[in-house]
Amino acid sequence: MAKPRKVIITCAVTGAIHTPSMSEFLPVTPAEIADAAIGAAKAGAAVVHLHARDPGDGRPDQSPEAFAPFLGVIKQASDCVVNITTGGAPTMSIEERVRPAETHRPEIASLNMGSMNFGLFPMLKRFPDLKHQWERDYVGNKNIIFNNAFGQIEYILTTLGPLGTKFEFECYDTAHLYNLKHFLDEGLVEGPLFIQTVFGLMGGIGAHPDDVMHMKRTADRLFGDRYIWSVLGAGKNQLPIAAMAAAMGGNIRVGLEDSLWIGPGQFAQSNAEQVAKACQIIEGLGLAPATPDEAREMLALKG
Ligand SMILES: C[C@H](N)CC(=O)CC(=O)O
Ligand SMILES: [Zn+2]
Repeated sequence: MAKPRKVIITCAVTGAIHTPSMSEFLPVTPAEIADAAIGAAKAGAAVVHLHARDPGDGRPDQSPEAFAPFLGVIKQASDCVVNITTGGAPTMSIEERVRPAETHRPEIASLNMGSMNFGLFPMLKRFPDLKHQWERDYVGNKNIIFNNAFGQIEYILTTLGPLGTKFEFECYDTAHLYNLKHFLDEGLVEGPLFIQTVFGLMGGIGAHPDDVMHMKRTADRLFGDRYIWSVLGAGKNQLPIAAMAAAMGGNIRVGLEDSLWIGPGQFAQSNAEQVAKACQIIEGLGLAPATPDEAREMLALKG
């Protein structure tokens, strides 16, 4: 009997896009973030993608100290692969954004492959009564540009690369794939490239099946067999995009960073609930979730 293809599930447990008064299930404190990551790993996630927040009002916190409490607890309780954000919040400086990964030297760090308009304001329609002023200012800001210039990307590559950290290359549009190709040609990155194509985030490519096909075709042409493909769909697109990509040979990312939902108008009550749904989808296709060590092998991580 042929062995099922192994699918790497990444779970992004809290992020810096959603804010606490949008959903009571969004992890905020270090203990909540640790529990969410450990629960997601138990449910089948091989990789956990981590941001930190101020335990008081939940605003994004990119200080290395804010990550330390939950990193220790997660390492104690799980062998999952840890992926620390270098995106932080799009309003932060590049130096601030890189510091937690530089300090904690994770196996993986996210790396955003291009600058873009970053539209959170459409969420104001769904969440008109945000509690904190900072939430209203942040989500309502129509002038956010997520800065990832070539020099800034190079700064992150040359700061974290020598520490043995590998990257989750976040590509929100076709141009970002070409930017990654540039760094490959320059020898600043090496395969296997873990490419996370992002769909349906305002300012990036849409979430139509044509968009998924287009990004996959472009990545196949630019990188051939030198990359591992993964997808994330923002908001209501999360599970449909995951199902499409799993059927096309891809890996998937879920988690409350990218979507607060488990179904139409239904809040996910935990990250583990989204991971369990993702497992149902891939097992339904005759595939199986990769273990953390299988993911380490597929991604050639330092372990
Ligand atoms: C769409 C995702 N929020 C992309 C992300 O996870 C960015 C990062 O942390 O570097
Ligand atoms: Zn993130």
